[in-house]
Amino acid sequence: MNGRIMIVEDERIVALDLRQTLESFGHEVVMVASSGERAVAEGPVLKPDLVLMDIHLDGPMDGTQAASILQQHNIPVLFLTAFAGQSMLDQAELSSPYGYLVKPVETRALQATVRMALARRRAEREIEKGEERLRLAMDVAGLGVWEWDAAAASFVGEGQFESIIGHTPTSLDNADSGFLSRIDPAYRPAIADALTRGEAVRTTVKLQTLPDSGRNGWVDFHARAFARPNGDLDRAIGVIRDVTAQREQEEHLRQAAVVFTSTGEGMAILDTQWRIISVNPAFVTLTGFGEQEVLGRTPDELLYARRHDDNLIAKLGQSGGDYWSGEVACICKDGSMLATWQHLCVVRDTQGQIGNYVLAISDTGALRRAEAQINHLAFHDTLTGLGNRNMLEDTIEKEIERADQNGSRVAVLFIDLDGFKLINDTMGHATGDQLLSMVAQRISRVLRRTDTAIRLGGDEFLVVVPEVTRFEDCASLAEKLLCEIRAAVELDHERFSVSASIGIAVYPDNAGDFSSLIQAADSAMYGAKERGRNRFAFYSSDMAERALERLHIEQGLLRAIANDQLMLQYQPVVRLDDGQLIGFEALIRWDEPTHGRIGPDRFIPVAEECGLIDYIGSWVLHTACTQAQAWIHQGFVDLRLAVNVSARQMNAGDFDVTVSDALALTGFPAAQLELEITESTLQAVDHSRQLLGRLKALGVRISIDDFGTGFSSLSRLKHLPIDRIKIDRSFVQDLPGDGNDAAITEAIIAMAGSLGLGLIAEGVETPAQQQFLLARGCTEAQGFLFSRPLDVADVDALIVSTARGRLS
Ligand SMILES: Nc1nc2c(ncn2[C@@H]2O[C@@H]3COP(=O)(O)O[C@H]4[C@@H](O)[C@H](n5cnc6c(=O)[nH]c(N)nc65)O[C@@H]4COP(=O)(O)O[C@H]3[C@H]2O)c(=O)[nH]1
Repeated sequence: MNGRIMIVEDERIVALDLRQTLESFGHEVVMVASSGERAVAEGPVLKPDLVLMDIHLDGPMDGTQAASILQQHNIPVLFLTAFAGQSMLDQAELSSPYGYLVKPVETRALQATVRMALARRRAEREIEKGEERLRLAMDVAGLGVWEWDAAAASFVGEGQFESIIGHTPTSLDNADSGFLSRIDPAYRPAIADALTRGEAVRTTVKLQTLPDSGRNGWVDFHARAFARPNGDLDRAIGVIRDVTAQREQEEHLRQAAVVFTSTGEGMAILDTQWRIISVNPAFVTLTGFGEQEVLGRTPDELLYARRHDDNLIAKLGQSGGDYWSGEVACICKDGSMLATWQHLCVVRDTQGQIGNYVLAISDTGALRRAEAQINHLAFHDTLTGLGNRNMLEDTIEKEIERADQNGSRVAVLFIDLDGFKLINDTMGHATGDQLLSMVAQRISRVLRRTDTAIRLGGDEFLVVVPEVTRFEDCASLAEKLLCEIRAAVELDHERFSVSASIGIAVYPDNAGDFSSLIQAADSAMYGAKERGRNRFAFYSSDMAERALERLHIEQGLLRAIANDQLMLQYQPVVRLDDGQLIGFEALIRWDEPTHGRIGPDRFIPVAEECGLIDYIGSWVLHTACTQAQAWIHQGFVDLRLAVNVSARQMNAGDFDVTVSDALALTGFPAAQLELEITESTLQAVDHSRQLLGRLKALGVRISIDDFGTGFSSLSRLKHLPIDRIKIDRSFVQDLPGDGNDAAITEAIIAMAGSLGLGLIAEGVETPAQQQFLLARGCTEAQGFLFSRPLDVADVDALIVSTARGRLS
């Protein structure tokens, strides 16, 4: 076989001769180079099959050096030399030459040697090509090949080995740089055992995470170890392939499979013809269809109410994409309806062709029910189940609209329970709630289907009555409601009777819109309360005026405080038998610049409602104590001072602190201060017993004002630290003529005696009243008979003139 040959020879004659000889053998001489430098420059470009290289060349690079470089390019070299010593031979050997010819070369020897060299070159080429094929195949397959030579203690990794493992190990073992150390410890023993036994290993292993790069992953691991005859390990060889991506995909598939089987959402996988090819257990549970019953059928045939717009294909088509979701009513196997939310999506293959459809169905029945419940809660009162404020507005707006259209009327009945707070405070909130529920039931019992009952909050209820034609109908409904509510009820083993006050307002007669209609009914309800409770009242314009007046008073009170318009009068308290002055009751007044003097009955309830009473109450205490202390200094040493206290003041929590501050700041003796607390206050204040205890601890006295008008039980009074009771003016005023009042007054006096309480009568206007009380054992009184409430200057004069003498 002929070859392409390069000649490297610095003697031109020899080079020419060689060329001619080689060409005569049919070889192609691709180049004649006269120096080593030229040879190494052109050799890699021309890629000759063989280089005939003279060892002794002109120039810095001799033939052995040039041969070493050419060898790195896989270009075989045949040395030609006239003479070479041992050291030159040693040097020449390093470049693994194909042969060595001594000049002058004999033609036949040259031909034979060149032929042999070319044959060897061809054989080597085949091997190189094979190796390259293998390398390419390994690259394509992502394989890494490794070999451990035990005798040479060398580890070789080829192909993708290093990129898979991250480095090339120096040994096979578990040592830090050993190959097995890169494998997760859980997998190592099995591999080591199999290799030791000489068995083939075919497994997938997890790699250890590399600390510096964080690289880990999974590899297919195929290997086998070979032993020497004496049983020692000779070498091990193996192949690895990175399967991390497949492994992760498998992991995802496994997870997806778990989701598919365990999710509460029903799922069906459909083929391109929309036929079901697989369903999950939730699908079976939700629809009642078994898997075998549904396979091969379409969801449209099975599940839907066969309405055109339930058709899945149509829905997906309308979505204009690969995804649709929406609400669909399904029919289960047993014929029951199932409210569902469905997701339908297209699964495409890598070419973008539709492979499957996935249909996911979730039961929205619970959601629907929750939604209905939320709606119910939004429009209903949770305690009573009646409508709430939202429903009120909604209903009235609708009814007003209807009334406008057909010229009818809408009535609103505003119901407020009388004395509910008292029951709530004394019996506890749970009992109060029970009472409210019961009242709600009773209200509902009386109403027509078209009426609406609302609880506004607290003890306030409202009834909306549409299509009212006669006012009398509203009156009789109110009467029925009053009667129904008033019926005795047993709660916590006690019988109660709670009355109500009802205000009635009518659209469009009394108001032109929703809020003024409610306001009008509210004012009417106040009117009913003012007239003595347990009754109803129609709205009238003077009620609105009174409501307006309340508002004016509230605003005016703020000014009164700022401009010092509040002042105190003092009504003398006397001994009944001889008219001896004992002390005074402080009574507040408001000197309003334009309307004149305003009495406490008009503004104290407003001050209580709007919270100003706390400020006003403590102002009264300070002012009265300061004034009374001045009278003590004037000589009225044992004067008694009575100050009124309202329920709200006592509810503030730190009322005893307010009192002790007033005493400390004014120096007024605690034992001479008497706090007048009304009977109903005592019952409305949650912690009255503890508070009274703390007040008593300060040394002050407590008297019960308006006694006989409230609901006090004697046993309760007995356990409270009370010093005195005050017979209410309403019992005194008709004495001695009214037998009833006389009996009550006698009973109160007897009771005070038996409980060891002090006693005082108020509102004594006539000597007959004085005599009656005196005869029954009441020793103290106040009233116009002795003196009206006086200004400070008048009291000053009185103290001087009477020198603590008689007033009557
Ligand atoms: N017809 C008649 N009336 C008599 C007679 N003697 C006294 N009065 C009036 O009866 C009321 C007695 O006070 P009250 O029962 O504590 O009733 C008081 C008290 O509950 C409350 N009040 C007065 N001052 C204060 C105060 O500083 N704080 C608080 N919280 N309430 C006060 O206002 C209520 C009304 O006070 P006033 O209008 O001053 O009315 C006073 C007094 O002027 C009489 O012989 N005949």
